[in-house]
Amino acid sequence: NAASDATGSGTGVLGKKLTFNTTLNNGAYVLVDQSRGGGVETYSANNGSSLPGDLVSDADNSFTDKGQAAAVSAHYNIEKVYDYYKNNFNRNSYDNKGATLKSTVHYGNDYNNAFWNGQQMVYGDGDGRTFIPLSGSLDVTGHELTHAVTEYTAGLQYRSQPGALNESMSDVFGNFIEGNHDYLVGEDVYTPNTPGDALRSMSDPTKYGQPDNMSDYVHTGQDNGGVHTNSGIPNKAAYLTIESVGWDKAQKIYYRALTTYLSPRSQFSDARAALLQATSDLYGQGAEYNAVASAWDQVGVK
Ligand SMILES: O=C(NO)[C@]12CC[C@H](CC1)C2
Ligand SMILES: [Ca+2]
Ligand SMILES: [Zn+2]
Repeated sequence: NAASDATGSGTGVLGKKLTFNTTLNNGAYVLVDQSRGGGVETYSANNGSSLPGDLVSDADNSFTDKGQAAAVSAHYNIEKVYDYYKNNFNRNSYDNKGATLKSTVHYGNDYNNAFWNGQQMVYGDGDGRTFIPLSGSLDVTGHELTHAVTEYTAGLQYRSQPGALNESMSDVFGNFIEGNHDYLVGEDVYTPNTPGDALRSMSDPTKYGQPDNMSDYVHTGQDNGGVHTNSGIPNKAAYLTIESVGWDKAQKIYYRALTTYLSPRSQFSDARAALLQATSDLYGQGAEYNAVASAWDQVGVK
């Protein structure tokens, strides 16, 4: 990887001063970090919807304009997400072959969402009430990039139980990447006028309207068969597992299950089996194994 020319700095969505790698290109500094895999590149759609839009640039490598904050956060956070997968699992980007990590911010108008479109990450600005610019959250950026990791590994289909597992894996790794053990999703960018709330809770999914037991699985045609609702069930199992076996072992168990045992049509019961197999591979069939079995028993999945 070519070393990036420069170290830029700027102000992120949450007002923090951040530093990150940039590249001097034709007399301006662009948000291109050439030091990580095939590069981290951050673009702006300028509130339109054509992708990827324009590389975000600055004349003096100091990205302090308000309009640059979403890009600063996306660039900085994706560097961290790249480092998480490389440092913990020696995974070189989502394809493990150094794919370039492209993000576009300022997508659409008042867009209260973010997504992986199969080629890149895309972040809305939010409407300022439900969300502020979504790239400001490390667990959200980790969530989005994990959709790409899942696509290149388990390939969990984005509907019904496989889709809820897909969503859960993104919440689980978003949580691991953020590392603050809050088990909350999106709290940093959700409802700026309501402190302490979140989009989802993994420790208590019911707090935000998700089921935490198979007995309450929601059968619906909405949202690809309720993938953002029924993810509460595997999320609760993950919370129970992490609390029992500890953060580090849980990360290894989840990564091995995602990349080795899960497949496109895996159901919740297959996820239980995959996690048990991964645990057995790594730690045998003792306390950790029993903890995983108990977690899935508690959410009603055999
Ligand atoms: O769950 C999600 N996508 O599948 C969300 C929705 C709002 C946050 C950004 C993207 C999480
Ligand atoms: Ca969080
Ligand atoms: Zn998602």
